[in-house]
Amino acid sequence: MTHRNNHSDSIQERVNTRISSVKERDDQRVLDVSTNLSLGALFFLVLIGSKSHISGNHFHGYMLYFFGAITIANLANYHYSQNKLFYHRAFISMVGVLFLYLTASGGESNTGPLWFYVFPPLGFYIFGIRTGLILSVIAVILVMIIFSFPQLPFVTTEYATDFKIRFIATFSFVTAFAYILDDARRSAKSELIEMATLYEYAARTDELTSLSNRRDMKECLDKEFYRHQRSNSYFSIILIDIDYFKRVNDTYGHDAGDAILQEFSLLLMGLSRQIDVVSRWGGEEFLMLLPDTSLLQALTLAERLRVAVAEHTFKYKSEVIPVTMSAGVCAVSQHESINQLLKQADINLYEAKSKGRNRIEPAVKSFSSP
Ligand SMILES: Nc1nc2c(ncn2[C@@H]2O[C@H](COP(=O)(O)OP(=O)(O)OP(=O)(O)O)[C@@H](O)[C@H]2O)c(=O)[nH]1
Repeated sequence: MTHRNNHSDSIQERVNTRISSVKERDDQRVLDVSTNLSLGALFFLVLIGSKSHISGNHFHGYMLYFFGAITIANLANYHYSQNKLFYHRAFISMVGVLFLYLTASGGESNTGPLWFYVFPPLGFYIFGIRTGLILSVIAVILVMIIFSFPQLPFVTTEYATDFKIRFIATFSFVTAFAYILDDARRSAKSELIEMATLYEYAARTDELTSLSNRRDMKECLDKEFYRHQRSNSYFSIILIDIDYFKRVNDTYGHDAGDAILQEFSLLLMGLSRQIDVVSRWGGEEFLMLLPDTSLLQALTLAERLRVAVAEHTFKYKSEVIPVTMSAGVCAVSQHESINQLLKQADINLYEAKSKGRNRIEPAVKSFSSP
Protein backbone atom coordinates (compact mmCIF):
# COMPACT_ATOMS: atom_id res chain seq x y z
CA MET A 1 0.00 0.00 0.00
CA THR A 2 2.87 2.34 0.91
CA HIS A 3 4.43 1.83 -2.50
CA ARG A 4 1.15 2.52 -4.22
CA ASN A 5 0.91 5.75 -2.21
CA ASN A 6 4.52 6.65 -2.95
CA HIS A 7 3.86 6.05 -6.58
CA SER A 8 0.71 8.20 -6.69
CA ASP A 9 2.67 10.83 -4.73
CA SER A 10 5.29 10.99 -7.46
CA ILE A 11 2.63 11.33 -10.18
CA GLN A 12 1.05 14.06 -8.02
CA GLU A 13 4.44 15.77 -7.78
CA ARG A 14 4.69 15.89 -11.56
CA VAL A 15 1.12 17.22 -11.73
CA ASN A 16 1.98 19.90 -9.15
CA THR A 17 5.05 20.95 -11.10
CA ARG A 18 2.86 21.42 -14.16
CA ILE A 19 0.19 23.33 -12.24
CA SER A 20 2.72 25.60 -10.51
CA SER A 21 3.98 26.68 -13.93
CA VAL A 22 0.39 27.83 -14.64
CA LYS A 23 0.36 29.76 -11.33
CA GLU A 24 3.75 31.27 -12.14
CA ARG A 25 2.38 32.55 -15.44
CA ASP A 26 -0.47 34.22 -13.53
CA ASP A 27 2.03 35.87 -11.13
CA GLN A 28 3.96 37.06 -14.16
CA ARG A 29 0.80 38.64 -15.59
CA VAL A 30 0.27 40.62 -12.35
CA LEU A 31 3.90 41.70 -12.49
CA ASP A 32 3.53 42.80 -16.12
CA VAL A 33 0.44 44.85 -15.20
CA SER A 34 2.40 46.65 -12.43
CA THR A 35 5.32 47.31 -14.75
CA ASN A 36 3.18 48.56 -17.65
CA LEU A 37 1.18 50.79 -15.30
CA SER A 38 4.42 52.12 -13.77
CA LEU A 39 5.71 53.00 -17.23
CA GLY A 40 2.35 54.54 -18.17
CA ALA A 41 2.30 56.53 -14.91
CA LEU A 42 5.85 57.71 -15.55
CA PHE A 43 4.86 59.00 -18.99
CA PHE A 44 1.88 60.94 -17.63
CA LEU A 45 3.80 62.25 -14.61
CA VAL A 46 6.50 63.71 -16.84
CA LEU A 47 3.93 65.03 -19.35
CA ILE A 48 1.62 66.67 -16.80
CA GLY A 49 4.61 67.79 -14.70
CA SER A 50 6.07 69.60 -17.74
CA LYS A 51 2.67 71.13 -18.54
CA SER A 52 2.45 72.46 -14.97
CA HIS A 53 5.90 74.07 -15.33
CA ILE A 54 4.86 75.72 -18.59
CA SER A 55 1.70 77.08 -16.97
CA GLY A 56 3.76 78.39 -14.05
CA ASN A 57 2.69 75.86 -11.41
CA HIS A 58 6.24 74.84 -10.52
CA PHE A 59 5.52 73.20 -7.16
CA HIS A 60 2.95 70.84 -8.74
CA GLY A 61 5.38 70.09 -11.56
CA TYR A 62 8.18 69.18 -9.10
CA MET A 63 5.82 67.03 -7.07
CA LEU A 64 4.86 65.05 -10.16
CA TYR A 65 8.54 64.65 -11.11
CA PHE A 66 9.18 63.44 -7.56
CA PHE A 67 6.58 60.68 -7.97
CA GLY A 68 8.11 59.88 -11.36
CA ALA A 69 11.53 59.54 -9.71
CA ILE A 70 10.07 57.14 -7.09
CA THR A 71 8.54 55.10 -9.94
CA ILE A 72 11.92 54.88 -11.69
CA ALA A 73 13.65 53.94 -8.40
CA ASN A 74 11.09 51.17 -7.79
CA LEU A 75 11.48 49.77 -11.31
CA ALA A 76 15.28 49.86 -10.98
CA ASN A 77 15.20 48.29 -7.52
CA TYR A 78 13.04 45.42 -8.80
CA HIS A 79 15.34 44.96 -11.79
CA TYR A 80 18.26 44.29 -9.42
CA SER A 81 16.55 42.69 -6.39
CA GLN A 82 13.73 40.73 -8.12
CA ASN A 83 11.76 41.23 -4.89
CA LYS A 84 8.19 41.03 -6.21
CA LEU A 85 6.43 41.74 -2.90
CA PHE A 86 8.44 44.90 -2.22
CA TYR A 87 7.94 46.00 -5.82
CA HIS A 88 4.15 45.64 -5.60
CA ARG A 89 3.98 47.27 -2.15
CA ALA A 90 6.14 50.21 -3.22
CA PHE A 91 4.08 50.61 -6.41
CA ILE A 92 0.69 50.68 -4.64
CA SER A 93 2.07 52.98 -1.90
CA MET A 94 3.40 55.38 -4.54
CA VAL A 95 0.04 55.32 -6.38
CA GLY A 96 -1.90 55.82 -3.08
CA VAL A 97 0.25 58.78 -1.94
CA LEU A 98 0.15 60.33 -5.44
CA PHE A 99 -3.66 60.14 -5.51
CA LEU A 100 -3.85 61.62 -2.01
CA TYR A 101 -1.59 64.46 -3.10
CA LEU A 102 -3.80 65.05 -6.16
CA THR A 103 -6.90 65.04 -3.95
CA ALA A 104 -5.33 67.39 -1.40
CA SER A 105 -4.03 69.76 -4.08
CA GLY A 106 -7.00 69.41 -6.42
CA GLY A 107 -4.76 68.47 -9.36
CA GLU A 108 -5.82 69.95 -12.70
CA SER A 109 -9.07 71.95 -12.29
CA ASN A 110 -9.97 70.11 -9.05
CA THR A 111 -10.17 66.73 -10.83
CA GLY A 112 -7.53 65.11 -8.57
CA PRO A 113 -9.89 62.79 -6.61
CA LEU A 114 -11.12 61.16 -9.85
CA TRP A 115 -7.83 59.22 -10.10
CA PHE A 116 -8.84 57.33 -6.96
CA TYR A 117 -11.34 55.27 -8.99
CA VAL A 118 -8.33 53.34 -10.33
CA PHE A 119 -7.24 52.38 -6.82
CA PRO A 120 -9.77 49.63 -5.76
CA PRO A 121 -9.52 47.46 -8.92
CA LEU A 122 -5.73 47.83 -8.83
CA GLY A 123 -5.50 46.89 -5.13
CA PHE A 124 -7.77 43.85 -5.60
CA TYR A 125 -5.92 42.70 -8.71
CA ILE A 126 -2.45 42.91 -7.19
CA PHE A 127 -3.05 41.97 -3.54
CA GLY A 128 -6.26 39.96 -3.49
CA ILE A 129 -9.67 40.76 -2.05
CA ARG A 130 -8.72 41.06 1.63
CA THR A 131 -5.78 43.44 1.30
CA GLY A 132 -7.50 45.17 -1.62
CA LEU A 133 -10.52 45.90 0.57
CA ILE A 134 -8.36 47.16 3.46
CA LEU A 135 -6.47 49.47 1.06
CA SER A 136 -9.72 50.82 -0.41
CA VAL A 137 -11.19 51.46 3.06
CA ILE A 138 -8.01 53.27 4.14
CA ALA A 139 -8.17 55.31 0.90
CA VAL A 140 -11.77 56.35 1.47
CA ILE A 141 -11.05 57.33 5.10
CA LEU A 142 -8.06 59.46 4.06
CA VAL A 143 -10.07 61.12 1.28
CA MET A 144 -12.87 61.87 3.77
CA ILE A 145 -10.32 63.48 6.11
CA ILE A 146 -9.07 65.67 3.24
CA PHE A 147 -12.65 66.55 2.28
CA SER A 148 -13.67 67.30 5.88
CA PHE A 149 -10.63 69.33 6.95
CA PRO A 150 -9.64 71.74 4.18
CA GLN A 151 -7.73 73.77 6.79
CA LEU A 152 -5.11 70.99 7.19
CA PRO A 153 -1.61 72.26 6.21
CA PHE A 154 -1.16 70.03 3.14
CA VAL A 155 -4.72 70.57 1.81
CA THR A 156 -4.72 73.42 -0.70
CA THR A 157 -8.16 73.08 -2.27
CA GLU A 158 -11.79 72.71 -1.32
CA TYR A 159 -14.55 70.69 -2.96
CA ALA A 160 -18.27 71.39 -3.26
CA THR A 161 -20.44 69.38 -0.86
CA ASP A 162 -22.37 67.74 -3.72
CA PHE A 163 -19.13 66.60 -5.30
CA LYS A 164 -17.83 65.18 -2.00
CA ILE A 165 -21.01 63.18 -1.35
CA ARG A 166 -21.16 61.86 -4.91
CA PHE A 167 -17.48 61.03 -4.90
CA ILE A 168 -17.68 58.98 -1.67
CA ALA A 169 -20.85 57.21 -2.89
CA THR A 170 -19.46 56.35 -6.33
CA PHE A 171 -16.07 55.39 -4.88
CA SER A 172 -17.81 52.98 -2.46
CA PHE A 173 -19.79 51.56 -5.36
CA VAL A 174 -16.62 51.06 -7.44
CA THR A 175 -14.96 49.38 -4.44
CA ALA A 176 -17.91 47.03 -3.90
CA PHE A 177 -18.10 46.17 -7.58
CA ALA A 178 -14.33 45.63 -7.86
CA TYR A 179 -14.60 43.33 -4.81
CA ILE A 180 -17.39 41.28 -6.42
CA LEU A 181 -15.57 41.03 -9.77
CA ASP A 182 -12.24 40.09 -8.27
CA ASP A 183 -13.82 37.58 -5.89
CA ALA A 184 -15.58 35.95 -8.87
CA ARG A 185 -12.36 35.98 -10.90
CA ARG A 186 -10.36 34.36 -8.08
CA SER A 187 -13.04 31.71 -7.37
CA ALA A 188 -13.21 30.83 -11.07
CA LYS A 189 -9.41 30.65 -11.19
CA SER A 190 -9.12 28.32 -8.20
CA GLU A 191 -11.92 26.11 -9.55
CA LEU A 192 -10.13 25.94 -12.89
CA ILE A 193 -6.84 25.05 -11.18
CA GLU A 194 -8.62 22.36 -9.17
CA MET A 195 -10.16 20.92 -12.34
CA ALA A 196 -6.88 21.17 -14.24
CA THR A 197 -5.14 19.29 -11.39
CA LEU A 198 -7.72 16.49 -11.54
CA TYR A 199 -7.55 16.26 -15.33
CA GLU A 200 -3.77 16.40 -15.35
CA TYR A 201 -3.67 13.54 -12.81
CA ALA A 202 -6.16 11.51 -14.84
CA ALA A 203 -4.24 12.23 -18.04
CA ARG A 204 -1.09 10.74 -16.50
CA THR A 205 -2.60 7.72 -14.77
CA ASP A 206 -3.76 4.36 -16.06
CA GLU A 207 -7.33 3.91 -14.88
CA LEU A 208 -7.17 0.17 -14.25
CA THR A 209 -3.86 -0.08 -12.40
CA SER A 210 -3.29 3.50 -11.14
CA LEU A 211 0.21 3.29 -12.57
CA SER A 212 1.70 6.00 -14.76
CA ASN A 213 0.36 5.72 -18.25
CA ARG A 214 2.30 5.87 -21.50
CA ARG A 215 2.02 9.68 -21.72
CA ASP A 216 3.42 10.24 -18.23
CA MET A 217 6.17 7.68 -18.82
CA LYS A 218 7.19 9.29 -22.10
CA GLU A 219 7.61 12.62 -20.31
CA CYS A 220 9.66 10.95 -17.54
CA LEU A 221 11.84 9.20 -20.14
CA ASP A 222 12.46 12.48 -21.95
CA LYS A 223 13.38 14.22 -18.69
CA GLU A 224 15.70 11.42 -17.62
CA PHE A 225 17.33 11.34 -21.03
CA TYR A 226 17.82 15.11 -20.89
CA ARG A 227 19.41 14.71 -17.43
CA HIS A 228 21.65 11.98 -18.84
CA GLN A 229 22.79 14.23 -21.68
CA ARG A 230 23.41 17.20 -19.42
CA SER A 231 25.00 15.61 -16.40
CA ASN A 232 26.02 12.23 -17.74
CA SER A 233 23.76 10.46 -15.26
CA TYR A 234 22.77 6.97 -16.28
CA PHE A 235 19.57 4.98 -16.10
CA SER A 236 18.04 1.71 -17.23
CA ILE A 237 14.67 0.54 -18.40
CA ILE A 238 12.83 -2.78 -18.06
CA LEU A 239 10.15 -3.66 -20.59
CA ILE A 240 7.90 -6.34 -19.09
CA ASP A 241 5.23 -8.46 -20.74
CA ILE A 242 2.93 -10.95 -19.04
CA ASP A 243 3.28 -14.34 -20.72
CA TYR A 244 0.35 -15.87 -22.58
CA PHE A 245 -2.02 -13.25 -21.24
CA LYS A 246 -4.51 -13.92 -24.01
CA ARG A 247 -4.95 -17.39 -22.51
CA VAL A 248 -5.82 -15.85 -19.10
CA ASN A 249 -8.58 -13.81 -20.73
CA ASP A 250 -9.77 -16.72 -22.84
CA THR A 251 -9.76 -19.22 -19.96
CA TYR A 252 -10.89 -17.14 -16.96
CA GLY A 253 -12.62 -14.18 -18.59
CA HIS A 254 -11.74 -10.53 -19.14
CA ASP A 255 -12.53 -9.53 -15.54
CA ALA A 256 -10.04 -12.09 -14.28
CA GLY A 257 -7.51 -10.61 -16.76
CA ASP A 258 -8.16 -7.14 -15.32
CA ALA A 259 -7.71 -8.40 -11.75
CA ILE A 260 -4.40 -10.02 -12.72
CA LEU A 261 -3.21 -6.77 -14.27
CA GLN A 262 -4.03 -4.93 -11.02
CA GLU A 263 -2.32 -7.47 -8.78
CA PHE A 264 0.65 -7.64 -11.11
CA SER A 265 0.97 -3.83 -10.91
CA LEU A 266 0.98 -3.97 -7.11
CA LEU A 267 3.83 -6.49 -7.21
CA LEU A 268 5.86 -4.22 -9.52
CA MET A 269 5.22 -1.22 -7.29
CA GLY A 270 6.08 -3.19 -4.18
CA LEU A 271 9.49 -4.14 -5.54
CA SER A 272 10.44 -0.79 -7.03
CA ARG A 273 12.07 2.18 -5.32
CA GLN A 274 10.32 5.50 -4.90
CA ILE A 275 12.43 7.16 -7.58
CA ASP A 276 11.60 4.45 -10.13
CA VAL A 277 8.72 5.10 -12.49
CA VAL A 278 6.45 2.13 -13.12
CA SER A 279 4.07 2.48 -16.03
CA ARG A 280 1.49 0.51 -17.92
CA TRP A 281 2.98 0.87 -21.35
CA GLY A 282 -0.03 -0.69 -23.04
CA GLY A 283 -2.23 -3.81 -22.70
CA GLU A 284 -0.25 -6.39 -20.69
CA GLU A 285 3.04 -4.56 -21.23
CA PHE A 286 4.75 -2.56 -18.46
CA LEU A 287 7.74 -0.25 -18.62
CA MET A 288 9.94 0.62 -15.66
CA LEU A 289 12.33 3.56 -15.64
CA LEU A 290 15.17 3.14 -13.15
CA PRO A 291 17.20 6.32 -12.59
CA ASP A 292 20.88 5.99 -11.56
CA THR A 293 20.74 2.25 -12.22
CA SER A 294 23.34 0.26 -14.15
CA LEU A 295 22.47 -2.59 -16.51
CA LEU A 296 23.56 -5.16 -13.94
CA GLN A 297 21.46 -3.58 -11.18
CA ALA A 298 18.47 -3.42 -13.53
CA LEU A 299 18.93 -7.06 -14.50
CA THR A 300 19.06 -8.00 -10.82
CA LEU A 301 15.78 -6.15 -10.19
CA ALA A 302 14.17 -7.67 -13.29
CA GLU A 303 15.15 -11.13 -12.10
CA ARG A 304 13.74 -10.41 -8.63
CA LEU A 305 10.50 -9.34 -10.27
CA ARG A 306 10.40 -12.43 -12.46
CA VAL A 307 10.87 -14.72 -9.45
CA ALA A 308 8.35 -12.76 -7.35
CA VAL A 309 5.73 -13.01 -10.10
CA ALA A 310 6.35 -16.70 -10.74
CA GLU A 311 6.13 -17.47 -7.01
CA HIS A 312 3.12 -15.25 -6.32
CA THR A 313 -0.27 -16.89 -6.11
CA PHE A 314 -2.59 -14.94 -8.37
CA LYS A 315 -6.18 -15.68 -7.43
CA TYR A 316 -9.45 -14.64 -9.00
CA LYS A 317 -12.68 -15.76 -7.31
CA SER A 318 -10.80 -18.56 -5.50
CA GLU A 319 -9.35 -19.76 -8.78
CA VAL A 320 -5.54 -19.85 -8.90
CA ILE A 321 -4.21 -18.43 -12.17
CA PRO A 322 -0.61 -19.20 -13.13
CA VAL A 323 1.21 -16.03 -14.20
CA THR A 324 4.77 -15.49 -15.43
CA MET A 325 6.50 -12.58 -17.09
CA SER A 326 9.28 -11.94 -19.56
CA ALA A 327 11.38 -8.79 -19.70
CA GLY A 328 13.86 -6.98 -21.88
CA VAL A 329 16.35 -4.85 -20.01
CA CYS A 330 18.42 -2.03 -21.43
CA ALA A 331 20.73 0.65 -20.01
CA VAL A 332 21.25 4.03 -21.61
CA SER A 333 24.58 4.57 -23.26
CA GLN A 334 26.15 7.47 -25.11
CA HIS A 335 24.65 8.74 -28.39
CA GLU A 336 21.50 6.70 -27.88
CA SER A 337 18.04 8.20 -28.22
CA ILE A 338 14.97 7.22 -26.21
CA ASN A 339 13.55 5.53 -29.30
CA GLN A 340 16.70 3.47 -29.79
CA LEU A 341 16.66 2.52 -26.13
CA LEU A 342 13.03 1.39 -26.31
CA LYS A 343 13.74 -0.47 -29.53
CA GLN A 344 16.61 -2.35 -27.89
CA ALA A 345 14.45 -3.22 -24.85
CA ASP A 346 11.77 -4.49 -27.25
CA ILE A 347 14.31 -6.65 -29.12
CA ASN A 348 15.51 -8.08 -25.78
CA LEU A 349 11.91 -8.78 -24.72
CA TYR A 350 11.21 -10.50 -28.02
CA GLU A 351 14.29 -12.66 -27.45
CA ALA A 352 13.11 -13.56 -23.93
CA LYS A 353 9.75 -14.58 -25.41
CA SER A 354 11.25 -16.60 -28.22
CA LYS A 355 13.64 -18.39 -25.84
CA GLY A 356 10.67 -19.80 -23.95
CA ARG A 357 9.24 -16.93 -21.79
CA ASN A 358 9.44 -16.53 -17.98
CA ARG A 359 12.93 -15.12 -18.47
CA ILE A 360 14.96 -11.93 -18.68
CA GLU A 361 17.15 -10.78 -21.56
CA PRO A 362 20.03 -10.16 -21.77
CA ALA A 363 20.55 -13.25 -19.65
CA VAL A 364 23.19 -13.17 -16.92
CA LYS A 365 24.94 -16.43 -16.12
CA SER A 366 24.78 -16.02 -12.36
CA PHE A 367 20.97 -16.04 -12.48
CA SER A 368 19.56 -19.51 -12.38
CA SER A 369 17.53 -19.86 -15.58
CA PRO A 370 14.04 -21.23 -15.14
N1 LIG B 1 -8.33 -8.29 -19.37
C1 LIG B 1 -7.61 -7.45 -20.09
N2 LIG B 1 -6.94 -7.91 -21.15
C2 LIG B 1 -6.19 -7.07 -21.87
C3 LIG B 1 -6.12 -5.69 -21.54
N3 LIG B 1 -5.28 -5.10 -22.44
C4 LIG B 1 -4.86 -6.04 -23.29
N4 LIG B 1 -5.39 -7.24 -22.95
C5 LIG B 1 -5.25 -8.54 -23.61
O1 LIG B 1 -3.90 -8.97 -23.56
C6 LIG B 1 -3.76 -9.97 -24.56
C7 LIG B 1 -2.39 -9.86 -25.18
O2 LIG B 1 -2.24 -10.98 -25.97
P1 LIG B 1 -1.04 -11.20 -26.92
O3 LIG B 1 -0.50 -9.88 -27.43
O4 LIG B 1 -1.46 -12.17 -27.98
O5 LIG B 1 0.09 -11.79 -26.04
P2 LIG B 1 0.12 -12.98 -25.00
O6 LIG B 1 -1.10 -13.83 -25.07
O7 LIG B 1 0.42 -12.36 -23.66
O8 LIG B 1 1.33 -13.80 -25.51
P3 LIG B 1 2.86 -13.47 -25.34
O9 LIG B 1 2.97 -12.01 -25.08
O10 LIG B 1 3.46 -13.84 -26.65
O11 LIG B 1 3.35 -14.30 -24.23
C8 LIG B 1 -4.91 -9.76 -25.56
O12 LIG B 1 -5.80 -10.83 -25.45
C9 LIG B 1 -5.57 -8.48 -25.08
O13 LIG B 1 -6.97 -8.50 -25.27
C10 LIG B 1 -6.86 -5.22 -20.42
O14 LIG B 1 -6.86 -4.05 -20.05
N5 LIG B 1 -7.59 -6.14 -19.72
